[in-house]
Amino acid sequence: MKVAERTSMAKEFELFDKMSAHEQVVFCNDPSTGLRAIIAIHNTTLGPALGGCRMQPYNSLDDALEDVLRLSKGMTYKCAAADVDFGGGKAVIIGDPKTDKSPELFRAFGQFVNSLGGRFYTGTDMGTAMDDFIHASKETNFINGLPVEYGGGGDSSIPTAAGVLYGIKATNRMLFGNDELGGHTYAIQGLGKVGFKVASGLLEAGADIFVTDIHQESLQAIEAKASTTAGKVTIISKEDIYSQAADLFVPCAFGGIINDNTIAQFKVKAIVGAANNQLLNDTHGKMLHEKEILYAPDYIVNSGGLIQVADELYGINHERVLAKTKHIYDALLEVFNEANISGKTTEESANQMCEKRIAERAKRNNFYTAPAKPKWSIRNLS
Ligand SMILES: NC(=O)C1=CN([C@@H]2O[C@H](COP(=O)(O)OP(=O)(O)OC[C@H]3O[C@@H](n4cnc5c(N)ncnc54)[C@H](O)[C@@H]3O)[C@@H](O)[C@H]2O)C=CC1
Ligand SMILES: O=C(O)CCC(=O)C(=O)O
Repeated sequence: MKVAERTSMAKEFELFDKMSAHEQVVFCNDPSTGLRAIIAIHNTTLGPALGGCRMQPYNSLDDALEDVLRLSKGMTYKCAAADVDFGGGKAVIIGDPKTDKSPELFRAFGQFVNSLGGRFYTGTDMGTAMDDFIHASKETNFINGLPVEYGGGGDSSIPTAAGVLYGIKATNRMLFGNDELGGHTYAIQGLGKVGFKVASGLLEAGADIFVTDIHQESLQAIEAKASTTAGKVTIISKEDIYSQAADLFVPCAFGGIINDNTIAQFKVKAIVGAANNQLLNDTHGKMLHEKEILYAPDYIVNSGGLIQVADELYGINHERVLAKTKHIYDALLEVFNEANISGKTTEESANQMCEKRIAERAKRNNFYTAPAKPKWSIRNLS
């Protein structure tokens, strides 16, 4: 009997079963700074793993591990969908971003990233900011999403929001036969770095939006923005956003928001948003399909940020980033059409497209050539 078969029967080894789809999971512990982090590398067939680092006061190690495993797997699919030569990875730091950050903690994190020797590149995500990674970048070159003055591409939420708006256009084409953003209604959850920019874009196009956020200042800011546009904004409580009658639900806060409870409440025709891992699990994709709610797979819609941070490693070019981000529109229409023809859910169709791309690329890795530099020199390989 093989080791994997023998140990998978024993409860003591169930941690390995949880991580069995992943190439490598690194637990980072630095008592001097209080750093407790997990780095997960899901798959490097397409290239070195790439994915942001989240900081959150997780309730348990299990919660943190589950989050980083799910998020890093999502990055493998996101990289394949965006056709960038990187694999899937992600990191989580266990801690409260308001009280537990320090320059030394991020330096310690940078040392762990460095120890992976280029198998993993990282930068900002929920709970972390570009400034945190300036500290990390003193210990490692494998950091992306740095401010422009530090040689980075700057705020990646700008292309992410642009990509979400392209995703909304593609969805409107499927629903209404045109790409117009205005003239429709949207229920938007979360007005953070991405959500605020998406909401502003919709207001500028003259749309009618319903918004919720737990921060009063963000709500005031979007009302001020609306007063300068042809659009209209209505504030909704965080509980009522799911049952708000609108054409589209636009989740831009956190994952797992498509679940048994919310599906029973939705009155929208489609869901298109920035949040990672929106479906709590695969059955929720099927439930949306049965309810005839069109779901735009999150990792296609929100890939604008990835496109920018990946591009940054070749020497940032914002025009190229925008051109690649526009492809989100075509990629989504391709997935919607494929799902229509095959009868699969949109998530299944998107996953299949990505898995095919990864399998095809794996064949290229079997073709031996002498080591060569990539066409564009990756910063820390030069
Ligand atoms: N920033 C980026 O470029 C990318 C972000 N994403 C995902 O998009 C989502 C949003 O990202 P960011 O805007 O960067 O994060 P953020 O932290 O700036 O914004 C999140 C917003 O959600 C609000 N929020 C939290 N709980 C809420 C609740 N219960 N009800 C309503 N609002 C609530 C927060 O107050 C905040 O304004 C996250 O899931 C992130 O993983 C995905 C790809 C790239
Ligand atoms: O957006 C980024 O900064 C990195 C990419 C990423 O982690 C993501 O798309 O979730």
